[in-house]
Amino acid sequence: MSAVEEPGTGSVALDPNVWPHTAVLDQDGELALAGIGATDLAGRFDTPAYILDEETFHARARLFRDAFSEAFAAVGSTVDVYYAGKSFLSVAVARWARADGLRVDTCTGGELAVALRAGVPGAEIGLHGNNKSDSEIARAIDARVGRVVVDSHAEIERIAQAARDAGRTSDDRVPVMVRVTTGIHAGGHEFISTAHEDQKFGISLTGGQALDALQSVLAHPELELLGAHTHIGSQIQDAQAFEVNARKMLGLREELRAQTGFLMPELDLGGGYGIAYLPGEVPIDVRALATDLAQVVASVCTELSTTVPRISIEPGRAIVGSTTVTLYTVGVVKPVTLEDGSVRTYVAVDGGMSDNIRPALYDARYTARLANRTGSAETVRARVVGKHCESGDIVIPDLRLPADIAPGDLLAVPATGAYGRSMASNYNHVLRPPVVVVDRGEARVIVRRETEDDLLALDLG
Ligand SMILES: Cc1ncc(COP(=O)(O)O)c(C=O)c1O
Ligand SMILES: N[C@@H](CCCC[NH3+])C(=O)O
Repeated sequence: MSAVEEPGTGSVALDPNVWPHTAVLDQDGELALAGIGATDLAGRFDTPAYILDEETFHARARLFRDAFSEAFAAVGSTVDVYYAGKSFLSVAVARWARADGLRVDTCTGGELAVALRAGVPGAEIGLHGNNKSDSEIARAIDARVGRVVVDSHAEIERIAQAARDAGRTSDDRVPVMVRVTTGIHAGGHEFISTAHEDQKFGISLTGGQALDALQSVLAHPELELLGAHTHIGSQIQDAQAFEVNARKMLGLREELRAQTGFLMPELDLGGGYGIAYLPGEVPIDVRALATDLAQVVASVCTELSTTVPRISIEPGRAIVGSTTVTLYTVGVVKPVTLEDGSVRTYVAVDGGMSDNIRPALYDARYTARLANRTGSAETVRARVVGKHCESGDIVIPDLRLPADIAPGDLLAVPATGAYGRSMASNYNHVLRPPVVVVDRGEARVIVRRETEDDLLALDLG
């Protein structure tokens, strides 16, 4: 793991691609985040806990805002960055996103409720969903969200009907976008690729289906067509996939113009920007990506003799992923002799697949380090496992840990900010961990730990 000595402090900074920006190891090898030691955090908030570094969140959010705004300003356009709430949403985080100049992308009534509770104006919220309920559509219209993203042909009439039911007319239209699948297959895992043909999201470019949907929206007087939306997948490291996708979307925009005379003012190019999970991995370069994408969009528009559209993007993971470290306490440490005679040390922590389902679901890989002290120089081949009644409950299948790791030690797993708490479950009636924000020496809980009373409150006997 790359680490850099901080001049004059005796502490060592950890790889900022993987760890929060404020993460350091002090002289005793203890991990500190925003100036607060791991032992202190565990003592005050118990474990497991998601420790979220606020400074890193703001830095990442502003990086997207600035990089994309500057790159597209240079080609005469503007960009709205929607923070993808599915990656992790709470009232505090929605407020930060807004304070950083971002809007909020939601994909269920629940996410919409959190954004609204945070005071995000409806106009700054988008609603997605491949199977929106009538009440989700009605609520979004009632909240006057800035866009409802149509995901299927059938939905167009449903949204139009809901608009009419809400008294919306051609003078007061409901803004919509149409989600298009461009056939591009990208992403860190099959389950998180979203724009190839054989999956559930969006309306295909092939056979003119997307074009039909756009025309159908135009034919509904109570709907305002803002533009087309596309999201090709998640944890994408290949910047070119975004460029190929943008070309296809610009082609669609031109086709619609040629057929109807309507030039879509906006294209939403989605999220999916990859991050680093392991030491040595390099996240997608946001500034380079934005600049290259803006150049591609501008040059295609020149080829087509058309104006550059307004752009929106929806990053989630790339903003919140590296903000958070999951802090666990080590319980059972069990050396197991394998068939070939070698030994693997199973290190069980007090959480597992209920707080991080990604290893089990996507084979996602994480790193970890001892967080309360310097371990022995000698290391062992280890596997970090959880406490669930499931042998696939593995946090990290294979890593080296200090040979003297012992019950009571703290283990820190970085880059758990995206799709960690947001995909957490109560499997085995385990209580979902809190989200503790650290910032300039202060710590506060923004999502509290679940209690047994919370669990039992749902159980009506
Ligand atoms: C429509 C849409 N937008 C944005 C995102 C956010 O993706 P990511 O967290 O990879 O940036 C997703 C999830 O993949 C999505 O489905
Ligand atoms: N939940 C996925 C990514 C999001 C997919 C959303 N379309 C992950 O943990 O990587």
